Amino acid sequence: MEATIEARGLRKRYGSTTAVHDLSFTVRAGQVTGFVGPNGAGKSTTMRMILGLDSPDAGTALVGGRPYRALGTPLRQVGALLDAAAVHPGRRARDHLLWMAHSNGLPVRRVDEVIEQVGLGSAARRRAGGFSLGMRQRLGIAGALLGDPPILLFDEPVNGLDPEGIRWIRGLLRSLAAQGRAVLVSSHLMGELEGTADHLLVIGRGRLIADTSVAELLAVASGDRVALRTGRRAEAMTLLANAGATVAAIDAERVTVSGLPAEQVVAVLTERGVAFSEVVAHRASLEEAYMELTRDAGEFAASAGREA
Ligand SMILES: Nc1ncnc2c1ncn2[C@@H]1O[C@H](COP(=O)(O)OP(=O)(O)OP(=O)(O)O)[C@@H](O)[C@H]1O
Repeated sequence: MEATIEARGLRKRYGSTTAVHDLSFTVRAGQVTGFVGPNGAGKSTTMRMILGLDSPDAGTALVGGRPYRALGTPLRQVGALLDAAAVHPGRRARDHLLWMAHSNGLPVRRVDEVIEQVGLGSAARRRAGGFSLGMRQRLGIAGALLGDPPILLFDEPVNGLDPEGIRWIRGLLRSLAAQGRAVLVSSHLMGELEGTADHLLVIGRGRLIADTSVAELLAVASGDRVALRTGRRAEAMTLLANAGATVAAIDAERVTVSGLPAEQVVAVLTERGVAFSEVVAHRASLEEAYMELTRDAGEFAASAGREA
């Protein structure tokens, strides 16, 4: 089975609210794809439609080329963490996973393997009702991994977790993608996906705003901007402006240079013997890139403001 998720023209309305509007994208194998947008943007609705839990009003969602509901033993094909609180509080963690495994014809061995994988070994026989949020997330992830599926969906998996839990989930997502799986992970905070996502689907008010690789997005947002520190500021500014750069003084010693790569800034100054103590190429953070990306999307910005 090809490890992809494909959405084509997905649309969903709840009464007068359009939750998802004509959404098309492909989630590929071997990558972590971030699904980003403010609260209420339509991420969970989209994931529910992919998982056959909600029916689209129009369009199709395919996992491995087939609708979810057509999969015989879905846990072997698609694993998902949607709502970590969904486990019955009276059920013991291991029993919950045993029941899931049984319903999909999976061996008991897998239950013990995933319990160890998510670090719940010592809590396996405790009731889920007494679990912390982090433990419930781990239990939900154990369920997603149970069938060793090539396709995985995680809805806001780091929500409410402590730094150690966040680090663990990031490492897990990276390793699942490195094993060749297709991994779709949602977040309402772009920064949460820094260093984790390879590709981004940005959504606002149910519409797709961007479908881009993280590398491309960062390259565009970073631009040719260089921070320069020199004791001969005025001279440096004149030289760089003459070389075609746009220059702006920050203070007595610091200048921002745009439109000229760092190597050329260094070459121009060196050639004329102007000493400098610092030349740093600006690298945008994912959060900055996100702001830039959504600045022009008026509707998105309005939605982000309203929902924040
Ligand atoms: N079952 C439902 N009934 C009515 N409206 C719904 C339902 N589910 C979602 N909505 C609405 O659809 C829109 C999209 O919601 P959705 O939960 O998909 O967004 P989201 O991006 O996942 O947000 P969050 O980050 O808050 O989880 C919102 O306006 C929401 O209120």
